[in-house]
Amino acid sequence: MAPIAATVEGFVDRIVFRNDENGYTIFTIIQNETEITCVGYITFINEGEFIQATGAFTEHPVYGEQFLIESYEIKEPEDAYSIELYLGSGAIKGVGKVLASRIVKKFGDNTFRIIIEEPERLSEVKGISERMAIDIYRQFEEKRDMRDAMMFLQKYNITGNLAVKIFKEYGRRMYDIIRENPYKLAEDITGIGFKTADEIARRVGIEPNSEFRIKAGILYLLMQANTEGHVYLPETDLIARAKSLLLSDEESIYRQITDLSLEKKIVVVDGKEGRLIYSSVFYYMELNVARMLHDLNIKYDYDQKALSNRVAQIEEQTKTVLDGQQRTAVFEAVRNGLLIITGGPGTGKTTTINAIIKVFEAEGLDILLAAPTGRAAKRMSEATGYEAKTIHRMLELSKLTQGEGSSFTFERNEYNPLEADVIIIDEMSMVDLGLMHALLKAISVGTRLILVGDVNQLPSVGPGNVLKDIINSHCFNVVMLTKIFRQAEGSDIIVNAHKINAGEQINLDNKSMDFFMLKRDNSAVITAVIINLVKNKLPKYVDATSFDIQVLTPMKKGELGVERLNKALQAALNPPSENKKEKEYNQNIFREGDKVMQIKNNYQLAWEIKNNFGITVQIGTGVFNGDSGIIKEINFFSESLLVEFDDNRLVEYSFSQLDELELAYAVTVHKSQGSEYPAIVMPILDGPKLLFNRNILYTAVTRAKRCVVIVGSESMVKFMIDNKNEQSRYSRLCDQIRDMAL
Ligand SMILES: Nc1ncnc2c1ncn2[C@@H]1O[C@H](COP(=O)(O)OP(=O)(O)OP(=O)(O)O)[C@@H](O)[C@H]1O
Repeated sequence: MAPIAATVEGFVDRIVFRNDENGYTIFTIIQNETEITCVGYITFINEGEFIQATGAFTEHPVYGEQFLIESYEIKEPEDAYSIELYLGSGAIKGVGKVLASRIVKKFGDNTFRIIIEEPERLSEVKGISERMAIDIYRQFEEKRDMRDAMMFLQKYNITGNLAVKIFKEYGRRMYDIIRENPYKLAEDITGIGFKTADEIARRVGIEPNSEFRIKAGILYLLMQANTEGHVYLPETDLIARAKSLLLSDEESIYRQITDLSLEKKIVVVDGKEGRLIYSSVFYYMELNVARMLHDLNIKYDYDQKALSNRVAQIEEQTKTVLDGQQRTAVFEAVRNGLLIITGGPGTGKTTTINAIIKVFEAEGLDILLAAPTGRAAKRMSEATGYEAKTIHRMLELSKLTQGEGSSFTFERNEYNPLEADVIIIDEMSMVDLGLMHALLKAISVGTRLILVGDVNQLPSVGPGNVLKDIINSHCFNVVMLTKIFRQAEGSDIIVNAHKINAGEQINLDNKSMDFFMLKRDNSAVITAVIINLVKNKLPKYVDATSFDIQVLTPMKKGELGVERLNKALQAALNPPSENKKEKEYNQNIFREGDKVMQIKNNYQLAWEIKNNFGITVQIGTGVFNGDSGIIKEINFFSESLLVEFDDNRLVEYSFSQLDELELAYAVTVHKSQGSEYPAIVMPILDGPKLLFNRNILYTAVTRAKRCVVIVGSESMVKFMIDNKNEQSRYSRLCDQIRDMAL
């Protein structure tokens, strides 16, 4: 039977549950002395307030009868009883139940009028000082303002945390800002982008050709370019994008570019191929990275003989004789303030790092090791036997201050630099411009910095081409390790990786023990083969679970893109079951037991590690792009989903945060950077030529430790090896470094 529309009204007696992200609230009201449980999305509500709501009664299988709210109106409490309930609910800090009852006893039905009009009189109540009286008034006003703000913002479809953020940022100025220049929200508030602001502007009636709109659009496009990996945009490109986004004429766009540059929000520079436009932040980041790299690059005196002896001792100890290039790297590390070591898989980067650590350790120097991701840091720790942290953690990512959205700061910076003599960073290809800037700021001149990575891996997810640009500038010492040492008997992964990188074709005759090509020419068949490999064949072959085996694909869309493959693999590896709860979100199903991945850096997200008794033993914040885990539990009551990441870190996602998670049975090659898997399976059939290039294939193959299986077209694999076209990135770090050397 369909639920029947009804109306209820009464005082809010108890808030049972509230999700501040989206306003979803479960609470009880008292109507004619009966308790009614109400459920709905309410912008702002406190115990003691009076609500009138329309909706329908439904029967919840566990919680019984509930009133589902469709629309509502809240009134401030008016009579003495509800005022007391409200004041004593904890809504006003410092006022508990006892004090609330004393206040109401004294002022009765007039209580609210007194608080608003003569707050100093509150101090007539025992236990309330004048200061406290004013504080109560202030809190009371703030709550009222907040509610008005929430109601106002709801008209523009802005609710929950975002609305609170806006109110906290602007206070009562909010109304003017929204009416006059809602685009300011996109500048100041994380979580509001140009599109949302533009929609508000449309509703407020702001002209499509207004200067605010065009300026905001330009800044938005520059930010958008950053998310594509670019540090700046050529003016011609920016204008083309602006015309299509804003539907404005070229002249108006030019005018606003000039204006923005006068306001110092963007920087316009003359490049070889015309004018280049940066958002100011990125211009100075790039410039400062170049400057700081030069500053660090000082020379040190050293005793060649003593160092040779030391290296000989280390070789003796480790039973490894360094080859010429590795040896050079150790000597250069001692001689220079800045050194870059690059090489493909198995060329002895780790071996060299270990020797460098031993040399400096013998000198009694303090050494810090770090890598851009948790996984890479863990691997670095295991390979060196010394603690390696993520760069974020080494720089002491600090907690957010309230109201700053998802912005964050590092405790370690130019005012509080890292205390170390030597800092070694591994997996440098994954470090983007922003992180490099933060890192360099925290390193004082006199500390040696050693950057290690494989320059042929895909560039960082974030903007810039840092490692490649530094190397290409030819301004600093770079040691290239080219000799391959790890060439285990019968293993072709590393040999093939080097061949691919050099543009040489590889043997796909399946005589290998760990590199296979299964020729298929139809995407449905390829999908079926992949499922069979992941589910049945490979786990035994590489001694791992199906979940450890990673399907990598170049694309998100298409029949062999991440989205489709994930659905197929989910159905095969973690099918629906009565025992598994599932939650639909954006046309995807998240099911208990699913393999998932965090798809953006979230420095705020809290994690905890529990011991076997369920007691929390460690807590922290920060879950990063590319971290993958398993859904442990879905909880519909608290509207949340619990994911267990590597190292047993447990993270709770509210349903409204699910846009940060994706299924991860299959992931793009880009997202797999910095991770290693026992085996990878890669469909290669057809798709955008730009994505089928050497760099992608090389990165994919180097993710595998024990086995690579390619399923699809041999000619496409050949095409990839020949195709050197990469998606180019607009970055001028290389030029900036060179300019500074002049
Ligand atoms: N000079 C050397 N003599 C003998 N063996 C070496 C030498 N250098 C490295 N190796 C061996 O080669 C293998 C690969 O070395 P290492 O792990 O240092 O390379 P890597 O560049 O860090 O590799 P990857 O990037 O794949 O992790 C190791 O087994 C290591 O012991």
